[in-house]
Amino acid sequence: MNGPELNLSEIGWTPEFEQAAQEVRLGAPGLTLLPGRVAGVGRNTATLWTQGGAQESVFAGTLRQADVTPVVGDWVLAEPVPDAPLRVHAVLPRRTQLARAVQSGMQLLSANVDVVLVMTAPDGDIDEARLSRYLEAVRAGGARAALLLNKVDLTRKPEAVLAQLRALDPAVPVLPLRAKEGEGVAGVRALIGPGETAALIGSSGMGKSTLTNALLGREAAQTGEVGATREGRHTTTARTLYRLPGGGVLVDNPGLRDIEVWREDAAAGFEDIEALAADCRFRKCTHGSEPGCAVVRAVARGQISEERVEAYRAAQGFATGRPKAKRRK
Ligand SMILES: Nc1nc2c(ncn2[C@@H]2O[C@H](COP(=O)(O)OP(=O)(O)OP(=O)(O)O)[C@@H](O)[C@H]2O)c(=O)[nH]1
Ligand SMILES: [Zn+2]
Repeated sequence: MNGPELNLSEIGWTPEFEQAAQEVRLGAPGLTLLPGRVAGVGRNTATLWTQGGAQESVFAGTLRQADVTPVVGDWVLAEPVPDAPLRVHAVLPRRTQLARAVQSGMQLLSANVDVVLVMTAPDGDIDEARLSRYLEAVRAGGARAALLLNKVDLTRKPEAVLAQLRALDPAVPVLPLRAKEGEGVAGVRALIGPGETAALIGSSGMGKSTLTNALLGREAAQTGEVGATREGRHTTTARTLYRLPGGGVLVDNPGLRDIEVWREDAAAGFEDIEALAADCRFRKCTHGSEPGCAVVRAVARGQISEERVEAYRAAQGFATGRPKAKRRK
């Protein structure tokens, strides 16, 4: 299905991508290669947003051999084929990436996201360790982060919760929000610059679909009513890019909604804890219940916060002290 003509700069195309595209074209004389943004991926296929609208594509054999699989948000170069889907020949270098840990290593979830909106709500415990992991993952992938405190109507002391969130990382903006009433949505919109791409992550039931609808000004994402269990339900299944009114893009990828940290160097950002760990009695100390743990000692002395140690332990893949039941299935 072809949509209306698209202005590529409104969906994230930049002079840097244009330059990268020119270089690829120089190496492929005789081929007509058009830019497209990956809006959804299947097995060796993708839906692309191109100048001519949404178009289906298949991956060229050379791309499959090159071991680069396009992901949502990628910019690719594709060759028009008469009466057939476009043929994708190249993935342009990614500016940013969001990934999650899987058994075999890492799984790339989306590319070229500029700002990641990390959503939480006060109708339950604020899971600082989890939020820290999200912020770490965003930073590691090269995107900016912002923290959204949704459902501020559910707490009597929003200021205290906002301060708690600000303390996680002073460099990350923190915004109060009532997505259901549309309050604070303009502030969120202002975090997404012209032609920029935003992604929304957070545990189930925080209000991501509600905010998505508010940002898009229509019922684009299904909202699920949360039952008395407060657990929320998974209501979104399709991975999608949405165009924001006025320019810009929103990525709503179910796998992205609740990412686990994947980082090349799981110790990055925790140098202080690593330094302390040198004094642990056991070289392979996990800073849990081992005797002679210098990290636990530092927490007891108030030198570092327990939350940061939990975030570090989670990033290292150590079993964390938090009950597993708290995590969404
Ligand atoms: N009190 C209050 N409830 C809200 C607010 N925003 C959203 N909700 C409610 O929170 C519930 C969950 O909202 P969703 O938008 O479906 O949450 P989600 O994060 O998309 O959840 P998943 O699809 O499971 O990932 C719904 O019942 C919403 O009506 C708010 O500002 N205040
Ligand atoms: Zn230790």
